[in-house]
Amino acid sequence: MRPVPTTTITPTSPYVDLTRDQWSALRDRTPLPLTAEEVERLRGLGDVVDLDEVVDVYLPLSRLLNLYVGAHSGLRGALNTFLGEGAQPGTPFVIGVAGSVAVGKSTTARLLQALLARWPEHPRVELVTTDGFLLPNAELHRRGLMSRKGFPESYDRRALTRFVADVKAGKPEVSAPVYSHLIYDIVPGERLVVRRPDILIVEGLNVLQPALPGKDGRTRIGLADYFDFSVYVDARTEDIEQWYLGRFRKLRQTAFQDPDSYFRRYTQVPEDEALDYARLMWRTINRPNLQQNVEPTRSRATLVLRKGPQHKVQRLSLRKL
Ligand SMILES: Nc1ncnc2c1ncn2[C@@H]1O[C@H](COP(=O)(O)OP(=O)(O)O)[C@@H](O)[C@H]1O
Ligand SMILES: CC(C)(COP(=O)(O)O)[C@@H](O)C(=O)NCCC(=O)O
Repeated sequence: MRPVPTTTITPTSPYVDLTRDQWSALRDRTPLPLTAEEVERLRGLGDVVDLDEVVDVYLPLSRLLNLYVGAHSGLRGALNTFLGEGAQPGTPFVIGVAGSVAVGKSTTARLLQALLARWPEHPRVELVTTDGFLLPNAELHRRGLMSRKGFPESYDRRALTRFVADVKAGKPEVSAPVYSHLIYDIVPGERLVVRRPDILIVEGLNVLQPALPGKDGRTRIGLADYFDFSVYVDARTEDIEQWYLGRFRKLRQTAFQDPDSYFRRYTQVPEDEALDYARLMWRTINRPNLQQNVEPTRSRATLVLRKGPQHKVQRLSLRKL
């Protein structure tokens, strides 16, 4: 086993800051290394993630989360003892994944889902994205919010919080609406059903937003109050813009070609023109949302993953308990 480089613990900071090398050295202490078969399965997820990145960053993270889930069941045992209730089933462990549009939240969440499900203590891992709780386009139009998609007010926040509260409370079956990037709208009648998972991952731009005060001015319980752990995926705004444009370029050659795609018209114009439109979307919707609403929630996360160019995680900040 390699010696683990010492971590930087600043007594006055609420975080332990680790460089990539310090973090990746922890992988040697991670049981359950990936088998060749599992590497193939991860590739099958369709995300083009460098294998070194999986092994160095996400595998140690799955171990850390496995330890937290174990500690969480221990706490549940303590509560049962206090209440004199005997053994009661635990409730799902809830993880929030936050960050800008195009920073790689979905990729991180899918990787975590696949890696966490390998642990025998918590094989059932469900993933829900908050886009299912966006108001349907017809309602966004009605409220004049069509160019505010992704801003906090474009969601049914009460339904989202209710959904996570119900899962956390251990309800046997809870369902969420489904959003389609193809039609750029909520799919009428479609629901995603969650049945008492061991772990629920909730991924979305605004998952760390504090709750709005109620009409009477009283503080409400917010989504993040149900999280047992949260990850904020962070990067330079200029890098994220490039990833947004890169994804748009790739989608223009693939998914946008579908006759049902909302963005099909951008396959009918020259690439430069299509990218001008993507740049406009970035500068008028996604960047202001990042700066005004998403980035200010970063310090609420348990773990901040800071990426450099090419999506390589370079630094990690882990909240001290
Ligand atoms: N770890 C990674 N390594 C390489 N490419 C990545 C990684 N994470 C995300 N990407 C790419 O960056 C773009 C945005 O990622 P995505 O997960 O769709 O972001 P988000 O869900 O935050 O909008 C996609 O083109 C995706 O393939
Ligand atoms: C659907 C999104 C709001 C992301 O939603 P999330 O799952 O993070 O709640 C975003 O991907 C989006 O479509 N934004 C609107 C501007 C754009 O099309 O880029």
